Amino acid sequence: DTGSAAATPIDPRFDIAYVTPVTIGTPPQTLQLDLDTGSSDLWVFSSHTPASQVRGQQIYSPDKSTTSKLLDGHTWSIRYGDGSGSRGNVYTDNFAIGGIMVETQAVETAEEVSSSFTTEDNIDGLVGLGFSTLNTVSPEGQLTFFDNAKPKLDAPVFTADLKYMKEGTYDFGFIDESKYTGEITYVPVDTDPGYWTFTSSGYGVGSGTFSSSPITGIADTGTSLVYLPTAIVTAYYRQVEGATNSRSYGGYVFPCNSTLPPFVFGIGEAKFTIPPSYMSYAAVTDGSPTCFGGLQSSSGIGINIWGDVALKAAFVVFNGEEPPTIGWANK
Ligand SMILES: O=C(NNC1=NCCC1)c1ccc(Br)cc1
Repeated sequence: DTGSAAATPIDPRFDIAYVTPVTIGTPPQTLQLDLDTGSSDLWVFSSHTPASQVRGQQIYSPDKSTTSKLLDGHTWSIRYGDGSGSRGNVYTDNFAIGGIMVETQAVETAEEVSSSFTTEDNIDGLVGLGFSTLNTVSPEGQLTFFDNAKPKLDAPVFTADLKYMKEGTYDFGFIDESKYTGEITYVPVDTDPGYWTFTSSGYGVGSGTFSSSPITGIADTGTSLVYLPTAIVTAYYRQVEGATNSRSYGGYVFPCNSTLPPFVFGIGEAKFTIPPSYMSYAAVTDGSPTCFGGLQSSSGIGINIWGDVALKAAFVVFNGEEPPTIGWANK
């Protein structure tokens, strides 16, 4: 099998996250989910989610599906890197993305979601595409959609073609050569503890010299920004007039009319350029002259994160062969 599905930015003003239509159950219930390579739980707003915590999201009702089965005695609870979280119980049901159907996918129904999920009314849940070792279901961990679908796929891969303020695509089971230019550069992945962890070969700011130094981090479609070591981040914002690391805004901000340099990162011998437009992420509040940077420091996280701001500058192959690798191509 092969399949494709849209990755649509949830906000027309800035790419805070991307959602993809999925179908669950019989008859099919369609929800818009955030495909997240930085986690490995598939959870949805559901008929079990308190009405006070649901604000316009589509919900999955297992009782309305003739193919749903309660996974008796199983629960889940997850906390994301941005402090958001959710918890609940577990069903298995038919689940499809882009025509790729998995008959007994573990679908985690939310009994509680944190406030940031309630307020994000365009996200009906998440599809974890990290490694199944990260799955939080207890007492038996469950497999991700990708692990369940892999044996059916023509090739054990999925690709991300995320775009700046535009609809992109996730493809499953094949590599669409029309989506990239030049060659795909593959690098090793460390699957411990369960993220798509790889090592970039270095960075450059604007037209400045390229610094060849290993930067190990995770490819995370569920995180909006890029989080790198402080030394790299200060080198970047030194080139931005009026930039400052704001305690009140929680990161580097600058005047929205500042001229930003591009940010270059290396994958093996290949170079990828994040254009200035991606590096100016958003006004700190609607209409403010102060903008929040797409590149922030990872010093508070303990791991570097190549989030959407970097991923949308490339065509990325998540290769699930043994051993897994990750491929990057320009587009
Ligand atoms: O939570 C993480 N990625 N996904 C999502 N963020 C927000 C909702 C979904 C995440 C994963 C690893 C590290 Br290190 C930091 C953050």
